[in-house]
Amino acid sequence: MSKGQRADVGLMPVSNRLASVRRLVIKIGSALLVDEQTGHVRRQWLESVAEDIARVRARGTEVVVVSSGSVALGRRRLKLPAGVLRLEEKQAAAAVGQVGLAHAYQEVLGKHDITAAQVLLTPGDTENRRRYLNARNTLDTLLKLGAVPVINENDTVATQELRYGDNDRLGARVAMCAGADALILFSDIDGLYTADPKVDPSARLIAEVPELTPQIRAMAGEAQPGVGTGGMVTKLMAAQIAMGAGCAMAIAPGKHLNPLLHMEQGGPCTWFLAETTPQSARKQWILGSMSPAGTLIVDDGAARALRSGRSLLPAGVVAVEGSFQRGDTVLVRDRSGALLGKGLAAYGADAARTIIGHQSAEIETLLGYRGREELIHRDDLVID
Ligand SMILES: Nc1ncnc2c1ncn2[C@@H]1O[C@H](COP(=O)(O)OP(=O)(O)O)[C@@H](O)[C@H]1O
Ligand SMILES: N[C@@H](CCC(=O)OP(=O)(O)O)C(=O)O
Repeated sequence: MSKGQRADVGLMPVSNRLASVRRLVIKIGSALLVDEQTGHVRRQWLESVAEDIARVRARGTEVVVVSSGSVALGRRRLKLPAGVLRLEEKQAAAAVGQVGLAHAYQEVLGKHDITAAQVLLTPGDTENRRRYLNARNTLDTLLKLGAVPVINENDTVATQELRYGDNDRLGARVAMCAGADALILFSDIDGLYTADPKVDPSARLIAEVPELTPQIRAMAGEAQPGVGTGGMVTKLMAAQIAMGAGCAMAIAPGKHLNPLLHMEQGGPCTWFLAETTPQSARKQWILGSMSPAGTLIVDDGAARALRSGRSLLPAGVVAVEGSFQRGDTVLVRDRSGALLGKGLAAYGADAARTIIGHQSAEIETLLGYRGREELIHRDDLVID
């Protein structure tokens, strides 16, 4: 498959699905990572996950890890009591535990010469458009540089009202932000059953969910009390986000060693199929997004470049209309006023007015900081 093309993972037979994934997000919950008895990282297990990551990366799949565990690790170190913690105790535990968590990933990935990169997010980083662009560019850059981002919620500053709350949804937001084509939620359970198997022993595993129907939603119960926080309800919420973003999602058992290998060898799991590809989901999002706050008028050369799929550089822009901020939606028109497309501006209107007509190399001198080379990156642009 050529670069830039993505497999439509959601539509493939199960056996091929993982082999053709280009960008994979795996979510690891606290219950898998931290031994409930000792409160330590399950080291041998984590080493086997690192082995899995190294294997899929060797065949060209980029990997992002979304890992919980900071609170579970930190509470033991701080000798906090068992049971529900107060918010500030949780935040303190997360601050302590996150150090150990990052260290554990650095060690196990380092054995395969893989660099781990810690990324801590709050909902604003994926929900607010300006910050969303930042998070996306950072993830993209880390992956291009060959690192494995290890992501968690920034629990230390997250408040009760302003948090993802569970890493299932964080995983889905990260998958969307990174344009991933597959997300795997490793769990204590094999996948989605027709009912909670802990309550109903006759429940059956569902292999594939093409659509989140009311019947599917009705199958999810509440989480059992213990180390984790999610339950099946949040996994279905994650599925909704991922599927709409063009990302196939799997719930798969994670307790045993090499959980990814196990899946590839045909182990049980539930796949939620993607409704579209990540690219067209993103384009739909841009097309359907908020009313444009401004317009960029481009010269003929830039119009041709845009039609052939390139980014819009400042050099090709002749005028900036309206008032907009970085990350806002703007229209792109040619000199005659004909509409060429719509995209997300990488600069606010004032900065854009300063740099138009100039080479990208001059941006730093003109603005006093080194911003992006493009005024609209091709991934953020929909051409009619
Ligand atoms: N329909 C269902 N199918 C599977 N598991 C279900 C279902 N309804 C509720 N559950 C419960 O959800 C749990 C998985 O959620 P959770 O414990 O939060 O997972 P994890 O911590 O692994 O992310 C299962 O152990 C199960 O008890
Ligand atoms: N971000 C928190 C955990 C949040 C969470 O969803 O945990 P889990 O249900 O184990 O995936 C932490 O690292 O402790």
